[in-house]
Amino acid sequence: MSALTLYSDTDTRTPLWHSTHADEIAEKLNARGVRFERWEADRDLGHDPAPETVIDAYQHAIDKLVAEKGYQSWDVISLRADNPQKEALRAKFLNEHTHGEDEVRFFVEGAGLFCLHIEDQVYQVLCEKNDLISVPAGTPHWFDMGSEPNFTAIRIFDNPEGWVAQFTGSEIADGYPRLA
Ligand SMILES: CSCCC(=O)/C(O)=C/O
Ligand SMILES: [Fe+2]
Ligand code: NI
Repeated sequence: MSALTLYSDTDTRTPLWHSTHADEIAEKLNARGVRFERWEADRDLGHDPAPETVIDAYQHAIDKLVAEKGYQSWDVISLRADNPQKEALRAKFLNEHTHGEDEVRFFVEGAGLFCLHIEDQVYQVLCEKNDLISVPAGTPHWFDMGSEPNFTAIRIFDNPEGWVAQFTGSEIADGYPRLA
């Protein structure tokens, strides 16, 4: 179940707020300029669908977002527990970083934990199937795919180069809960 848990950025142990209700999650995130939506699929894609199948199924929703926001490219990322690079990839995304563009991700299946460091709070968003999140450009954040990654997500970019990150050098992520 999708969830949002808020923490202070100086207390890694005491949740300040928690909800598993999509409308409450969206409201809390929207107040910070973070987009959160649920997109319903119009067909069953099965397990581990091919990238073309995923894009085909969501092209209408992608086109709408692209028309609204002017995004330029998209791809599909899929990570499974048998990926030989899973530890390196997990470690990379677990370092707090920013992007010069919005980070737009739609979870087709599986789950991932986005952690947004906004002013003096940390917003931990457990994204699951059908969740769209858009983290505004410049927002410090990290992402945990867990020790046994299992997700397929559409990534939508507003630069043609795709994924570019600036690491903040902060170790803040080390103290907060991770994906179970
Ligand atoms: C869910 S896509 C992989 C994570 C990613 O691209 C990123 O920038 C996390 O912060
Ligand atoms: Fe990121
Ligand atoms: Ni309830």
